[in-house]
Amino acid sequence: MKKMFINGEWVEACSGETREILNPYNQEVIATAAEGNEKDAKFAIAAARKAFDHDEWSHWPAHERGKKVHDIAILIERDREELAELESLDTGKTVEESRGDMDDIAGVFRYFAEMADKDGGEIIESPIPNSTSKVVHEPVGVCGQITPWNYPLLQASWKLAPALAAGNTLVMKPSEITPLTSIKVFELMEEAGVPAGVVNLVLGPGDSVGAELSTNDDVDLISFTGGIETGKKIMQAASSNVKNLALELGGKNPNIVFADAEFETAVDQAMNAVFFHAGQICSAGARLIVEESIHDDFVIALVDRVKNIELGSGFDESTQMGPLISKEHLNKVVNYVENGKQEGATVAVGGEKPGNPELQNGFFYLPTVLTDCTTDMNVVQEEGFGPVITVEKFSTEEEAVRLANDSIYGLSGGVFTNDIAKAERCVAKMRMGTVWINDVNLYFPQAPWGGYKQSGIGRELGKTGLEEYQETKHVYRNLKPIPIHWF
Ligand SMILES: NC(=O)c1ccc[n+]([C@@H]2O[C@H](COP(=O)([O-])OP(=O)(O)OC[C@H]3O[C@@H](n4cnc5c(N)ncnc54)[C@H](O)[C@@H]3O)[C@@H](O)[C@H]2O)c1
Ligand SMILES: C[N+](C)(C)CC=O
Repeated sequence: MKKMFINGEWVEACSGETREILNPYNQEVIATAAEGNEKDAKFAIAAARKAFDHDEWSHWPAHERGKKVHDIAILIERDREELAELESLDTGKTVEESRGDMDDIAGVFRYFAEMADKDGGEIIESPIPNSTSKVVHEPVGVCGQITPWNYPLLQASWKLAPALAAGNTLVMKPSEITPLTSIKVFELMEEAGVPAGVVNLVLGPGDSVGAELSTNDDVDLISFTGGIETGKKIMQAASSNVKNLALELGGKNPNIVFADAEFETAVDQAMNAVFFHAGQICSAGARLIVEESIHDDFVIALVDRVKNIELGSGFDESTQMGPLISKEHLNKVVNYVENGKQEGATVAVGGEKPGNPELQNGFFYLPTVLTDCTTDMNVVQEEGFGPVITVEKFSTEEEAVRLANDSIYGLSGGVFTNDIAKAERCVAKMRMGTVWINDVNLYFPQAPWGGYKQSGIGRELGKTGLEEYQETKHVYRNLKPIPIHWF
């Protein structure tokens, strides 16, 4: 049985409850995990509070903390294959994709390990005679970290590595349906010698464990990655003690293709934008916005390639796309497409579950292209989080940007054109945290990640990813203290 990690010990849930973890490819039980609740979360928060207040980790020399974070990266690299296979078992994504995730994850730990001792504070030129003024950064304290099921360990690494490098203690709650790689990384952090109480893992549902992390007054910061409705609840709950708040929420990401774009690349990337991990990516380019003059040819070329996408087990080398995560999520995608059809969208390819008998035990949905879409449709506005792309038309640059911005979300977007001045003009007007020119879905540790509008608050990765886990303190010193006799 997979246990939780609290105060340096592997423990079962107080209630003794467990949960079966399913392989979405065939619904086989791949593990049984402890199912914690508020009580377990309270124990973990108390352990993290004690570890922080007793100054151990937060007062280690920063380069020593950096070295520990670096050691974790090395252990992740050592166990890359085991971690990649676990991630694929748990999520259904191809092992090749999971291997790429593990390399990214090790890179994130290395990046924040390097950053740990690079901040020497800042001397401010004080306007007051006989004084000094400086700014220093300190850890925020106890961090609650809540992660989703689609990129379980990748999203965890974006929170764990900077929180540790900055000297915080933490309690993580992974998605209850995909906890396996997070559990493994806590084993690696224990092996690396992270002190007891500094990192704590509580498994279990959002409405108990997650809600406790969001409301508990001993938690100083809550960092959440997940859906917009959960994000709103957490924002409200976090107000109880005015926690620092970081929200990485959903997206409905436009991908604009101009007629002068390199045609074959744009078609290829339109597919990469939305069919990796069966479209279960926050930054999936699920809204294709194509210039009218090439629209019909583009759709023909796209459909021609989409119908050949190989579905199957993530462990089969010929598989290009795995299943969706769960029965509930599959039903959501089915309804999303059905509603789109009722709104007037045309299914150019896909639009149903596959008939292939070998796939009937998994949560599969065919890669789908919906045409005749307009911005006012729900299918264009809602985050579908499945292998579904909607296609809209535009005829001017202004219209393309207006359509792209017509969304409550602002996570990411793409522009495909050979006219770089046009691309830069569009980018300057696109209200999104990341915009790719002639590319899609790229992210790396050095660049910040996060959303405009309802896609979130704050930024992970990059310099800002560390700053999210730091408080800023101004230290003023009077060099000649004398009474001022005001009173
Ligand atoms: N912006 C990003 O970087 C990013 C990255 C990955 C995923 N996402 C988003 O995540 C969503 C998919 O993930 P999901 O379905 O796991 O999201 P979700 O919101 O259902 O769950 C995310 C996490 O929140 C927990 N949770 C649920 N209710 C809670 C509550 N009341 N209080 C506290 N925690 C609670 C869940 O148990 C889970 O661990 C999509 O919307 C996707 O766009 C965003
Ligand atoms: C942030 N990213 C793109 C790695 C995963 C989003 O779901």
